[in-house]
Amino acid sequence: MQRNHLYHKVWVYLNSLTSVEDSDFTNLFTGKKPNEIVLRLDPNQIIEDDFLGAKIFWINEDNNLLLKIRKADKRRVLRPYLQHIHSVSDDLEDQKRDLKLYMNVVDNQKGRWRSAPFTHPSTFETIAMEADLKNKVKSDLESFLKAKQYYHRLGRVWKRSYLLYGPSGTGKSSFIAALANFLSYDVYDIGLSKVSDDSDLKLLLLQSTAKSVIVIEDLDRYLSEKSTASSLSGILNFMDGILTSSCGNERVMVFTMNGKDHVDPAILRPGRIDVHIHFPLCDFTAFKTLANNYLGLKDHKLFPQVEEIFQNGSSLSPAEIGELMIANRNSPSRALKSVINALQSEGDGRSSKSLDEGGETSGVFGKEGANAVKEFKKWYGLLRVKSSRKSQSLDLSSDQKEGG
Ligand SMILES: Nc1ncnc2c1ncn2[C@@H]1O[C@H](COP(=O)(O)OP(=O)(O)OP(=O)(O)O)[C@@H](O)[C@H]1O
Ligand SMILES: [Mg+2]
Repeated sequence: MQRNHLYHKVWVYLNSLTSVEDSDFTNLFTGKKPNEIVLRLDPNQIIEDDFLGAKIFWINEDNNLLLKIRKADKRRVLRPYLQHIHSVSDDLEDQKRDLKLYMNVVDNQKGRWRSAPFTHPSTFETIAMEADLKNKVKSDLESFLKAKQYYHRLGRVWKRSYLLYGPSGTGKSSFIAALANFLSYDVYDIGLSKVSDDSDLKLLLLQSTAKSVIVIEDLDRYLSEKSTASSLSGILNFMDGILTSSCGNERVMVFTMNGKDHVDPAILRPGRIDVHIHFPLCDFTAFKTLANNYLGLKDHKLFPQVEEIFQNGSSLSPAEIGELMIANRNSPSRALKSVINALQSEGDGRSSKSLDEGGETSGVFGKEGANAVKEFKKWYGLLRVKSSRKSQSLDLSSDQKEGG
């Protein structure tokens, strides 16, 4: 009287095969996602599959699934084939499940985390980001997902960590949501102010599940505060993930900062942070993505004018430009004019590009323009600029060499 789990897995697996579409007849259903239509195996449909060079047939006889393999192949492929179905259907189920957003709470009667459904609509398509960089990020994530065996052999914790840095409103948080949606991972958002001490931080990691994105926002701000509950070494241990009980647990860690120049280099050491991604203020390319997303505009007669203004530097974030577009969404021309006005008035005296005091650190500020200059001046008096050691980790920011 029990449900046959293998049957369910085979069913999920078969319905995912492209050969389902080869049937002359099929059943169509709406899926869970909006506008999703799914094909379902038709009764008496024969499905062909290929595995390790063997031809395999499945016949759906009134919902009994009949498997046919040639005798000569059976010994060799049957077990690995079933194993293959097992893991493919597990992956498919993972992708389907509803994502959750976890936040840590002070009251820890029922564990350290509280969850809510994670429904943030952000995707890599909606993020305004240089196309090349976006593709690099995607393929980096894909290769991470495939690297399970590799990490196992090395005895390393299977994780990948990203540092997102850039001024406010440049899409860092939206990027995290896009990342989670891309991977179909849950999000654990760690509020460091609610962490009582280093061991509490360990506990948070232990109580998180695999296939999750673990997020610490504004790490630089937190580290610069003197009176904080968790120490630098606590955070470093956390980043290394040495406490994850099982190495098979894939995790992605994301840290955000406004700027990384005043952060202890130990934090940024390769292996702790694998990928650095710079989020610049809005440029013309990002503007076009936003115009397309928010206003449905692929082109407009005012675009050349906007482009020209951007060439003189911009000091508006994508968030600020996005807001102007949303406010004027009923009239694209008005929206563009308000963007032009804002860029022109913000540009006055703010787009200073020279930054002599910056020395070796100035490269980072190149594109960030005035905000960053302000930011830099704020910090300059307070902190000694540490000589930034050459970082060997992957730096995906496209503009490291500019500026100065
Ligand atoms: N690069 C971008 N592409 C698309 N939308 C963006 C981008 N940057 C900002 N936005 C829009 O602006 C809003 C604010 O962005 P977001 O919260 O991601 O910025 P942030 O970098 O996390 O800022 P903060 O440092 O203040 O937390 C979002 O609603 C998002 O839609
Ligand atoms: Mg944010």
